[in-house]
Amino acid sequence: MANLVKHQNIQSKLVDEIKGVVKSENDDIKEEDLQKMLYLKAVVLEGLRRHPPTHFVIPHAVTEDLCLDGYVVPKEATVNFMVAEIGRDPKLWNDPTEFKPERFLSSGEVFDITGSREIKMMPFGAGRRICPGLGLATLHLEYFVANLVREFEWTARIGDDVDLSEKQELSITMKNPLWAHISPKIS
Ligand code: HEM
Repeated sequence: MANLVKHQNIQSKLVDEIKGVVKSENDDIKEEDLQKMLYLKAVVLEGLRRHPPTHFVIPHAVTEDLCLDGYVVPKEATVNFMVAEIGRDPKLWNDPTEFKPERFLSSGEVFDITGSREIKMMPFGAGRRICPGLGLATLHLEYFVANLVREFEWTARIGDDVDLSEKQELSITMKNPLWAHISPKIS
């Protein structure tokens, strides 16, 4: 939501997409409507890429010594993955620090967040210990974001530059919590 406050053009584009799919203002957004909202999916993916809620996965270990790309990983050593750094790797992403949902639309197919084809980001982990809540979490993220921008206009407090700095708590949170003007849309 902070990025949608910061980037009003992205918020407007999202609202236009929602209006295009759910024509009547009296109709609720349904699960099948979300599947038609590709820009919404791109916004949620970009949020997870740029600001993954955890910067590491649950610690893993290997059951026997192995050599990976010239590095020895000893049996039972703790292995982890730098989730946030992978999603911001300039070798994998153009302008990695920018919030650009369009990057997920160019390939013409829905981005594979499970990492089964290639791993360019892994906010839910990857492989057989991948987050089992992935489907539930993305559905709710899409549902919440769609309804929040459909019902309200989100703008920054006057003179306030939205600060996206992060802080490590149980999960990653905003160092300076978002303050926004939220105006109901009256039709
Ligand atoms: C945006 C929301 C969420 C994110 C970013 C997230 C992320 C993660 C990550 C990174 C892991 C570690 C994967 C690994 O160790 O390789 C994980 C594990 C797990 N998550 Fe999630 N998660 C989210 C929501 C949920 C929800 C909604 C549920 C349950 C309804 C859930 C249940 C679990 C469980 C049970 C595990 C442990 C899986 C295992 O160790 O086998 N998560 N999650």
